[in-house]
Formats: sequence, C-alpha cells, structure tokens
Amino acid sequence: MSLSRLLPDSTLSLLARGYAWLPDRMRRTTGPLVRARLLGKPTVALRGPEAVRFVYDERHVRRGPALPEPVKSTLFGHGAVHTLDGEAHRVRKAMFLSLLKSPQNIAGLVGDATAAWDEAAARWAERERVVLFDEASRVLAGAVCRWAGVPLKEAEAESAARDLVAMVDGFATLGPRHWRARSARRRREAWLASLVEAVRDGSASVPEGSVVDVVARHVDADGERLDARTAAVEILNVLRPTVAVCWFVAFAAHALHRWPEHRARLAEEARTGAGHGFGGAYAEAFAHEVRRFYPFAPFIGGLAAADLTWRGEPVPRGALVLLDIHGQDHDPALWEDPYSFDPRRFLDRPPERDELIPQGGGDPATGHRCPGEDVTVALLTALSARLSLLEYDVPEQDLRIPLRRIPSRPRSGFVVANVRPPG
Ligand code: HEM
Repeated sequence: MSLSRLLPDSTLSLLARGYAWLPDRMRRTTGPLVRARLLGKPTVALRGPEAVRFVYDERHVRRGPALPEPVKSTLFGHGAVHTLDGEAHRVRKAMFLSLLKSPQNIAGLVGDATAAWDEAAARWAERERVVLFDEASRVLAGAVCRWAGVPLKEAEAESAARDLVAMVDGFATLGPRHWRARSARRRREAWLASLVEAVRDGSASVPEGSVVDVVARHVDADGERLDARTAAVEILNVLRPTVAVCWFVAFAAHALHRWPEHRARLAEEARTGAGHGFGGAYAEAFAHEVRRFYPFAPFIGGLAAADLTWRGEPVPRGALVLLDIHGQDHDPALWEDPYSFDPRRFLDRPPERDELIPQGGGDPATGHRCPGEDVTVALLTALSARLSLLEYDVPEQDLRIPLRRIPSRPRSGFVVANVRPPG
C-alpha cells in the first residue's frame, strides 16, 4: 500500500486553516514536497521556480479532470478555459490573450476605470463613510462592462458587482457564501447567454472588437462556435476577475494605512506625474508588492498525467499536484524578509516570471497562467496612485485579515470617512 493511502484526509484541515494550511505543512516537511490527501486523492504540493516549470509542463500535470465541481459551479464556470488542456486550451486561450494583452485594450479599460473612480470619489465626499471594497467593486463592474461591450444601466451596476464578487467569495466554503455564489453564477450566465444570442441573431449590437463581440464570434479548436452558455462563461471570465481587483484595492488601502510612508511616495509621484505607465514606477512596484504580500489565490492544482519523479520523490499518476502560490510568494529562499511589506524590492528588479506567482506561473500562452495579469497590474497601479491622493479618515473598525477565510480581505472591507477628493 502506498504511503499516501495511509495519510488522513486533509480537506477539513484545509478548510479550517485556509492560507496557513499548506505553508505550515511545507515548513514542517524535511523533503522537497508535502504529501497529503485532499478530496480523497493522494496529493503532493511543491513550490519554487523549478516547481513552477515542472507543474506547468503539460506532460506532467493536466487540469481538465482536476477541478472540483463546487469550484466550476461558482468561480470558473463549466466548460471554461481553466478546464481545458492541449490544443483545445491553446485555441481558447489565444482568444483571451488577444483581448487582454493588447496595450491599447488595457489603456482603454484603465481609462474607463479611473474615470469611474473619479466620479465615484466625488460622491463619496457627500457621504459620512463608505466601504472601499464595495465601492471599488462597483467602480470596476461599471468600467469592465462598458469596456467589454456588456450593456449595463447605472442602476444595475450595484447588483452586477454584488453577483460578480459573490462568485469569487463563495468558491472555497461550504456555507451560505457558497450557495450565494452558485445562484449568482446561474443568474449571470443566463443574462450573458441571452446577450450572446441577441448579438448573433442581430437583435443587439456591440462594438466591434469588444469582449462580447470577440467571444460571440470565436471559433473553437473543434471548428465550432461556442454555445451561448459557454460564451457567457468566458465573458464572465473577463468580468468577474476584473471586479475581483477590488480585493487588491482594499489591500492597497490597508497597506497605505499600516505603512503611511508609502502614501507620501506614491502621492508625490502621482502629483508630479513622474515615472511611466499607468501611475509611475513606485506605484507599479507597490502594486506588485500588494499582489505578493496579501493573501488571494492560495494554490493551483492539476492531476499527474503519468508516474513522475520530483527531486527523487515519486509522484504517482493521477495524484493531485498543487503549486503552493501563497507559500512561494512568502518563501524566505526567494524573498528577503518576506513578511515585511516593501515595494522597493520591485523597484530595481522587475519580478522574475516564475518567482512572483500570485496569478500563476509559466508562459500564459502555453499554460494556464492568468492572461489578466497585465490588466491587474495596470488597474492596481492606477488605482493605488489615485488612492494615495485621496484624503480620508480611517475610523475604528476591524482591519484583521483572517487567514482562515479563502478568499480573505480586511474584515470591515476598509471603511473610510470624511473623504476629501483631490482638488
Ligand atoms: C484580481 C486579480 C487576479 C488574480 C489574483 C488572478 C489569479 C489567477 C490565477 C491564480 C489563475 C490560475 C492560474 C493557473 O491555473 O495556473 C488565473 C487564471 C485566469 N485568470 Fe486571473 N487573476 C486575476 C485577475 C484576472 C483578470 C483581471 C482577468 C481578465 C480580465 C483574469 C482572467 C483569467 C483567466 C481567463 C484565467 C484562466 C487561464 C487559463 O486557464 O489558461 N484574471 N487567474
């Protein structure tokens, strides 16, 4: 009998310990990998740039069969790009990359988001206090729908934002958040599937080259167009994670509050227009450090496609193989003083491809690495710069970020009061 068959199942321990589960197991292990059982399957977990290259090699690890049903029914959607391998994956992925890697498209989305932020910030000033997480989710939902060609009236932005947040918030729990996530997904897939049908039969029109247009016309590896439901799933795979940047915005506000010296530097850069890109070199380094430091995606996983060996250790075919994202982004072997928040670590040295992996590793064109990473960095850079220029009070509130909760966030959502937008 193999060793992993004798191990107790760790699924409950993972649910109870959240982000700390895998890094703790890693710390306690003396070998090059952790062995466990998850969802009844023998499991190994790895970390480090070499492990990234090992896991993202499709001859080693396949994704399709690995994703649990509760994750597909909330976070990603059935039939999503996340669930594909080989040629089918590459053809679908190329569609995302064409939309999300173009500098012009990224600039368009950032322009819509910053305009929406400025309008919203003027309204925050009229209210006693606002929850930044919720406000950022609405700003991003309105901006990404407009940019993607999804018609959304102003009055609908709040419920759309709530549903898009719910799909992310409920994927890793068995409680009420999970059931909210499932119904949010059902509702939004039906909404977007009817938009795709209307675009296809000519009863609705969307801008040429927009996300809806490109997904509705996309031809998959089998030579067929996507059915309307799968097209809706993939449009959601642009809308949902863009809105999820609100998690990072709340974390950015947390960092500015906790370490105010960064606010001064960001504001100075934003005021003088120094630097480059969407907010300047310091703002971009700050965005990378927020993505490294704060907990968001805990790990990614797939199934071993063959009997494998990792640094002399056997990994049996069919085993669940996890890449410890959160652990790697805090690994003292890769990061000096990993638990100190310090954007300067990215000032002189842009992140290495397989070192900083909050959105996966490897090459996004050939593997599953997030195609929205440039969009995320651009949005977070621009919004962090804006946040640094906004004056506000931070009233008494619960700012703890519970590591047991996946995905986590400041418990209060980061409340700001007495907002004074820049003049
Ligand atoms: C909010 C910040 C974000 C985080 C933390 C994040 C994280 C991730 C992670 C960990 C993966 C999986 C990588 C893997 O399986 O190897 C992923 C995949 C993906 N992300 Fe993101 N992402 C974010 C933003 C975005 C944005 C803004 C978009 C699109 C506009 C996006 C679209 C996608 C898609 C389509 C995939 C599937 C790629 C594939 O399977 O090939 N993400 N993301």
